[in-house]
Amino acid sequence: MSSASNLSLRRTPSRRPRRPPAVPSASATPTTARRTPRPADLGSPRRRWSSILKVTQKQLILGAFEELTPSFISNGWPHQRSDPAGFATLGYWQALARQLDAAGFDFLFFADALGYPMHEETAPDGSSHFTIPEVVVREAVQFPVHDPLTIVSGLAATVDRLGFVVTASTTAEHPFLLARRFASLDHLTGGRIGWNVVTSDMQTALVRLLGHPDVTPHDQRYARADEFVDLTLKLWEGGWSDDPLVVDKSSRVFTDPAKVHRVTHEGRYFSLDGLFPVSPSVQRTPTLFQAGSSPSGREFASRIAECVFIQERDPVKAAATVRDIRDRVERRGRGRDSVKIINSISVIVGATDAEAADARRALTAAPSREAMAALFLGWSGVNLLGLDPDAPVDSLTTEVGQTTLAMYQGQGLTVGDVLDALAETLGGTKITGTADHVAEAIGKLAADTDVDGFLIEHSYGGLASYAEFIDEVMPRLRERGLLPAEPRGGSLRERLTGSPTPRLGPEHPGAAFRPAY
Ligand SMILES: Cc1cc2nc3c(=O)[nH]c(=O)nc-3n(C[C@H](O)[C@H](O)[C@H](O)COP(=O)(O)O)c2cc1C
Repeated sequence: MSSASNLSLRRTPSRRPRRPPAVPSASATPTTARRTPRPADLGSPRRRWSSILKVTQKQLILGAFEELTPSFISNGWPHQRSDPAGFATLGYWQALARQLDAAGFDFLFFADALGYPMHEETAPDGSSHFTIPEVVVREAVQFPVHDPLTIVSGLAATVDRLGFVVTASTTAEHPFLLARRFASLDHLTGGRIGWNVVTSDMQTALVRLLGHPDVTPHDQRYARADEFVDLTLKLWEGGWSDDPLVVDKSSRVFTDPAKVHRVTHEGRYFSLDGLFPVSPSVQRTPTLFQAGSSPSGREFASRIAECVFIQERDPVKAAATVRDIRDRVERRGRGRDSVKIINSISVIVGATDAEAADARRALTAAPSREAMAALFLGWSGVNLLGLDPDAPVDSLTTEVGQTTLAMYQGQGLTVGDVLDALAETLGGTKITGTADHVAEAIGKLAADTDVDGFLIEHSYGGLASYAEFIDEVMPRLRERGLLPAEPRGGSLRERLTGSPTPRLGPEHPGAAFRPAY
């Protein structure tokens, strides 16, 4: 690694990971990943029992799963309680951020769709072309959808604890530009930003919108993702030494040139040669999330992810996925539990189980069959409406979202069966019932699957859709020791991974790119 003063080439990354000095965290709230019970907690027998549990079981990570679109996952905006109007306004998201922050959520996650569902149609003359199903525009199937990164600093200014995780695609973006934006946001959020690394669904639209010659094959997208993330890590971790800013007016030295290092990269997909222009931020590398559970996706995650999102509605399959990801992480020489796995769940709470079941039925009835088919098309690349309803789903393959398709395979289902079930099944585990039932089910799911936390899926949308979970379920989770008594603070990395500093741990491949001096 060379400094900006001589700009000579850096040949090999340093293999000497160094522990960085602790950087003051953005929030005044100390990290409370594992709290010791206070004497005042040990009052009633119920309290005492939950205090004992606190010591022995995981305290769950909690995120909210949203997108800058009127309706998402459930396509439930026609639901009578939904509030889809505010999605384009800063005020709506600020109110949601305040609600989640006060409730003790760890982060607000914004998914992103760069494209939209498209399918191939054959014209009478035999030629084929790609079409956007009209229902996508008419019924708001992740359309309109706005850029999530634009909103983060506006939210960070509203709440000083909540973290923000944003999806960005390694298939569509460029590493240098992405690294610059996330590093800038790490500054503006005081170390509360995370990047959900995806290779993206909706691949056909990406081709149309970005001028790619063709859909990049699935596994090649992950090869590009590997190189993409390595290059961003070089920039974040290797671009600057610690304490580079001098800011001395009398000597006119703002930055010590010896502490800014030229980064070079010559790879299969990207080349780069120059300085990284963003000064070191609290975390440097944003907390790295990954989503996409195909075999290549898991292999990719095992190398670079600190947190992994899964979306599995069957607890047995979820447990197998978690085990498999941890096995892969261990084979990489990383701690088996060092990667935090977060499952996506859809929660409906009612005063009685029957009331909750009615609410679930209303949510399932909200979208049209056509809209759900379009949502599935976007996520998986498979146009179910264009197939024989009696065709077996097991015979289908896709170059787009393999995880979504695989959720319906191996069960002897036909295309028609899947279409009938989409509104009820698309997304993660469904939990429906009274607050007691939901809290118990969440605890059992965590124990049975060994996940580290949950993403609460967007349901019908609007602030009211989180109210029962926050008011009724979260206190019960706290009583059971499943949530910390006080919300976690500190940088996003410290609070989610238990890291002693906001910086990447020495066992992460990114640490190898740090300057040797
Ligand atoms: C919780 C969760 C969130 C996701 N968010 C996004 C997203 O915002 N944008 C996107 O294109 N794909 C998203 N995905 C989908 C995967 O990243 C997608 O399946 C992947 O890009 C294709 O890889 P796969 O074949 O390994 O599944 C998400 C998946 C999960 C489980």
